[in-house]
Amino acid sequence: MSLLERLKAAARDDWTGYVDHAFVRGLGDGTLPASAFRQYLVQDYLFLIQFARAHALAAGKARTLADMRAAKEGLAAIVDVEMQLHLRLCERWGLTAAEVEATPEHAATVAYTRWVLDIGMSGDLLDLQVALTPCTLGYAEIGRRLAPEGAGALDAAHPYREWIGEYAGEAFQSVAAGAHAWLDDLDRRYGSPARFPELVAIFAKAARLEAGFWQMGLDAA
Ligand SMILES: Cc1ncc(C[n+]2csc(CCO)c2C)c(N)n1
Repeated sequence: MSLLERLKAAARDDWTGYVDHAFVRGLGDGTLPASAFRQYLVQDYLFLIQFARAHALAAGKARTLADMRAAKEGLAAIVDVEMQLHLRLCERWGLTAAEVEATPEHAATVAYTRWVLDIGMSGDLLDLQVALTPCTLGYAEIGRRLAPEGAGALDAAHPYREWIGEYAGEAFQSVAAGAHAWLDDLDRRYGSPARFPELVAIFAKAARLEAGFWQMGLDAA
């Protein structure tokens, strides 16, 4: 079993509470209130700025050039791809980048991002990648779950079609497959049965913080 499968099995309830959150179901069937999505979108942009720092920290934690390259791919996926999607969506929702950047971070955003940065500061590269896994591989799972037939099969009028399409699309799924393989590689080199309970605790906490992030969106509805 891959490390991801073992972590998911050990943190089943926290994982389900994240990937099957009411916010996700509302995104999928289009019933999510616009106010909830807008709150999410603004905070997610602020979130991505901090997660870019976490990926840069991963490059600094790397002890091999191959690990540094893998961390760089994650950083590029955020600053070159994901943040562009957000800016396009923000524009559509009548928000400029300057307005979004000037918005104060919500407590849920601070809690999640600074905790990940702290895991990265105090732990090694495996700890940090496990803390980042619910983010990358959770969104890949959600993308596949919301668009099992591919984003092209979604109704053109679906309000969250572009968001779902981004995470269900081939480009992101391939980034996620790379992250999955890298996680297993890190586990082979740095993992051990003795470390597993602590990795589960990190993974479960990240999944709960992801659920808290969805809830922050819903609470604004
Ligand atoms: C709260 C929240 N969690 C996860 C993601 C998805 N995401 C953020 S960085 C990254 C790695 C680069 O691909 C991914 C997949 C998000 N946008 N917002």
